[in-house]
Amino acid sequence: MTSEPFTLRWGILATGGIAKTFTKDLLIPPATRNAHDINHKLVAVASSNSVSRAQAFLHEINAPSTSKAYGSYTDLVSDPNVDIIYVATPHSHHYQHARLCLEAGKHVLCEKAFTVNAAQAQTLVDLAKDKGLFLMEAVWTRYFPVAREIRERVRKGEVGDVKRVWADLSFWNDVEGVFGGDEGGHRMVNIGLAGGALLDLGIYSLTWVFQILYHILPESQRSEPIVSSQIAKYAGTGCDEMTTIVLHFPKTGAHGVATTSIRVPTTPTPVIIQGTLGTITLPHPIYRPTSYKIIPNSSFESSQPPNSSQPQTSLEEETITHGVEGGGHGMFYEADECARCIKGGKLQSEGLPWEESLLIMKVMDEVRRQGGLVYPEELESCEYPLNF
Ligand SMILES: NC(=O)C1=CN([C@@H]2O[C@H](COP(=O)(O)OP(=O)(O)OC[C@H]3O[C@@H](n4cnc5c(N)ncnc54)[C@H](OP(=O)(O)O)[C@@H]3O)[C@@H](O)[C@H]2O)C=CC1
Ligand SMILES: O=C1OC[C@@H](O)[C@H](O)[C@H]1O
Repeated sequence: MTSEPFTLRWGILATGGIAKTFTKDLLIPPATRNAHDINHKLVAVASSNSVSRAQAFLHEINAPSTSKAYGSYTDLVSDPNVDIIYVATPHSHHYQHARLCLEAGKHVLCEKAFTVNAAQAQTLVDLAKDKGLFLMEAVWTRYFPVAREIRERVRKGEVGDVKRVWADLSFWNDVEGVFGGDEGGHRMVNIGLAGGALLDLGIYSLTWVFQILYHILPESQRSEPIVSSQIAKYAGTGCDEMTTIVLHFPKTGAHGVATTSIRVPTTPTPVIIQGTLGTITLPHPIYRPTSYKIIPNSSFESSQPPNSSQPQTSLEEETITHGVEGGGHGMFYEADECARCIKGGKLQSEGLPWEESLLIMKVMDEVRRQGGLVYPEELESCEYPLNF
């Protein structure tokens, strides 16, 4: 006997670029990606101050006629037909907006970076726990079939012990032209919106390092990394335009190198996972992974003399591709995860547990401390509510 799929009823908080991409994906029937246990319903979208912007949003994505448009976030969180809210405002506002939703008794999927700092993230987690609500940082990358498969293969030891992970996400931009120059209008370099490469892009580099050097390890092997980092600031606004982080994981001795920039392009091989038996590489874009390559280490030059003994492996070089199913962007994978967790009564996702989001936020706090990057006081505050 097959049971009816569980339907999760969504509210969308914000009408910007990623809100549109995510909501379009939400409207793609889950069966097109072979998901038959869950369904998504778009109940409503809210703009912060303009009902017509919310209406235009619904029109543009061809939403069902039953979807409502609200001209305030407070109206959205008061809708009794909404189960979960996707928070898609700039980083600066995640804490205030996610908290608004949790206080109103809604489950939350909150865009990355989770919050501006770890203290804010901890406050949200404590609140979700107290209220018995689901809360997840929307690091969609982790829910792609390619990411799941790499984690599984590394966990099984196919590439041996992983000693080092390199990960880069950068964009080559005419920063002044694209992002608004000294005025720093675009959220990417706007200090008032907690802009900068680290929170926007570096989170993905850290995601790859953490998935492999932390997430998949048994708990006894996991350790908080020691952080060494450098930040180069964008002269126009003081946000970071390039950040380089070296992480040392004391229990395993493994190293992660996470880099990000908005001045130079992503490195040609942006993720390299180096095990004692094999190497895994991913192409750009690492936030939306659809293929990877696995290479036995015997393919690389060794410093050992010929005929000396090398670790034995049956690995063969292969390139694996898992395109995004159903014609979407791939944001539906994280939405499906939310539905499955809520259906199963879970408050957090195993793909990105609270504890790991908090640790990554803590690492980013330390990187900002080392580089002297401080956001305006109201953005760093845990006070609620604050209007800015
Ligand atoms: N997962 C991914 O691939 C991506 C994730 N992101 C993340 O999503 C978030 C939003 O990014 P993106 O959609 O590109 O940003 P946009 O600037 O396109 O949209 C942000 C939206 O937030 C709302 N908003 C509320 N308060 C403010 C404010 N004070 N200033 C500006 N906007 C405000 C606005 O909608 P309104 O007021 O109408 O509600 C606005 O349209 C960021 O945290 C970013 O890191 C971004 C791109 C890709
Ligand atoms: O999350 C993101 O991923 C894709 C990038 O283009 C975008 O700037 C960033 O916010």
